[in-house]
Amino acid sequence: MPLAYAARFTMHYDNSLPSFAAQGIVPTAEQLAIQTSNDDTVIVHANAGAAKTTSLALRIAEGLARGLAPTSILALTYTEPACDALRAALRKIGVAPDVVKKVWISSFETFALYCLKSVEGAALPALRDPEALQASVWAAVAELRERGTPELLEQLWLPTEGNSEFVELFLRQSLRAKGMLAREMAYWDDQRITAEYAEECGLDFSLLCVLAEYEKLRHPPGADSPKFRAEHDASYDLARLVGDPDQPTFWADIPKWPRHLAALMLDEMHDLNHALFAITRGLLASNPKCYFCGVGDVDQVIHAHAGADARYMQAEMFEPQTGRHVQALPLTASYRFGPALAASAGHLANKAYATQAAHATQLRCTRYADDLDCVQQVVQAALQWRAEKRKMNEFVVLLRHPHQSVLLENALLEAGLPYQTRGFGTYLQRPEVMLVRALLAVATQHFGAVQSTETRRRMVEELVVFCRFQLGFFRDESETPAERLQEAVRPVVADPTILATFFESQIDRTEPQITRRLRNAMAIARNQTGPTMFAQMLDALEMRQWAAEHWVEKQRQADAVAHLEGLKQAAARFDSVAAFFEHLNQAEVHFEKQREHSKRSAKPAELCLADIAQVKGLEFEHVVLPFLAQGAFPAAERVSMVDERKLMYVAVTRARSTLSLLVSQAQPSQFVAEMQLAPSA
Ligand SMILES: Nc1ncnc2c1ncn2[C@@H]1O[C@H](COP(=O)(O)OP(=O)(O)OP(=O)(O)O)[C@@H](O)[C@H]1O
Repeated sequence: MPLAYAARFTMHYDNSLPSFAAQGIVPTAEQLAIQTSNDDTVIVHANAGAAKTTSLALRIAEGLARGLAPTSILALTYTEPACDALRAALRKIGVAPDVVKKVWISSFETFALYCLKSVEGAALPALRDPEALQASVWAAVAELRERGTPELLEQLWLPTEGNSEFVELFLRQSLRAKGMLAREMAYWDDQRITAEYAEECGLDFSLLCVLAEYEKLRHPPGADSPKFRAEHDASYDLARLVGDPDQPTFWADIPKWPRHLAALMLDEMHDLNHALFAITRGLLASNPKCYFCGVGDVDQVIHAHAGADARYMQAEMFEPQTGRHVQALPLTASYRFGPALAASAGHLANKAYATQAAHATQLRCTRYADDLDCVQQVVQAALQWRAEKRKMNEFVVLLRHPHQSVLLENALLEAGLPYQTRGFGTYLQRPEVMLVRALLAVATQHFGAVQSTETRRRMVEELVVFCRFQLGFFRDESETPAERLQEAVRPVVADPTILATFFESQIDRTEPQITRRLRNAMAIARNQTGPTMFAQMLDALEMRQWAAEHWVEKQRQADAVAHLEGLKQAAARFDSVAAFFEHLNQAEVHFEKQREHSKRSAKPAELCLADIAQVKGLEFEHVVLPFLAQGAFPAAERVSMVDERKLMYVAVTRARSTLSLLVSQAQPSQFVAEMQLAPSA
């Protein structure tokens, strides 16, 4: 009997009693209904912390108990942390760890890469940063200018090359257009892309036309595979292969496309955009007998900028697209947190919110005078948590912007509190900080004090890239820029004593304004002492200007300036370049040791600084939300208030026993007022 038939048979027997008995929890009636439902298509609508992941895990465990092979169950999520959360939920309810390993749990993007690799034969270059993509954006603009008809060009606004704001806008919009499959939907419907069509999709017509050229450059018509992929491009490329309604048996061309699924499970279903929905629909079409269960919470849509749309969870959308009848089931009460937080989360999301948690959740709200006061309060809370002998890995500080970690990291290092980061690296290793450390190494002539060769390599690389050093060819003119960079950096990393000579050999050959900045900064670093030395050195480097020239995104430019401001504050305690340089090196050694240690242990033992989007689906005993200021959270620049509020909702609903909100005295975040905290908080 083929597996799919076996699956249908085993999933569809009398469900009066569950075959799987959960350990550690007593499933509620709502959970049991999901676990044992006989409907082949179930969509669960839930609140945050209302046990979506756990219920999906129960459903998977029930399938396993009824005889499904773990490898015939595919569970897809939006992020890697959500995959970890699902594995943890399966283990928590008593599924054996070796069985959990066999269940196919993957993010959409990883799944798409796996399928595409089987078509393309090799992995493609992954370009992550806007800086790496901007040359292709400008090439697309040039192409459009060259090939567009006068009538078309008259309707478009196309900027002059070098306008980084345009690149930022383009990349932002193309993420959304690709998530919506906006161009493909038009082609598949035999429609032309017109200004009216763009307006219908809520997209800018000029940017959509540039996108058409950009995609032709990325994946030339007739070529077997694209030249490169940016973030989310794998899902997009797979969706293009499987989404065309005129290609009903597309899977024949994708060797690794799953053909024998017994069950398809989607966690965080609210994150579906059209591209991910097309993949889901393709999986159901090619596995018509497989069971489907998706769980989501419409208030956790935080990826609307990538085209995520909670409508894909609605039966009205799902049924006609898949030809399946949807059984909608609810999960209403939270088990993660008690009534106080449930009420506040409900106010924020504007919906009723029940709780059945056996424990209470304490809400603390304190004011801070300035950023330093704020980080001191976080450190005090962490020290208190440690004094109470609570598990440090259950203490998480959630940040809206990565640059907010700078002051915190300084304060944690000073207090001797080990930490790990999630969603961003330590600020000590961010590119602009690496550049400044490289300059300090030149000034002190003590590059050898940096122990890690990897750090040395990155420091020299940032020096070359930021200062636009002109590298010659080493072997012949066929060398790519990346190969020349590698060749130039290698000897300096191997012999740290030659860094100063390397620097001097390059400094006069670069652009005059960079030579000037570098010479001025070096003069200060070599000749001055005292607590303001480093601040003066940064002023001489004109870092604000440098950031604007170097980064595409406004937010990234602001982050770079903020990272260096943080460094300035740290430097004020030292009166020589040598002492500060040494401090940074020691801090990094410390951080790396902690990281190695947590890699070796099964569970990290230190507190965590995390980006909010990276903890969606996870939970912690104590969640601290610092920097709650208007302009910081909600952020001031280019954000939708609806998305910001959803992000805040995700952040506060991670807490089990304590939620600490640190609110700016001068400019309190409006979200805190919206939560309508009880006076006791
Ligand atoms: N029946 C139950 N009894 C007690 N606790 C439960 C029960 N079901 C789930 N829980 C616990 O409730 C917490 C929240 O569950 P879960 O992580 O599944 O929620 P979720 O809806 O997926 O959360 P998120 O909003 O992060 O997506 C977990 O600690 C889980 O173990």
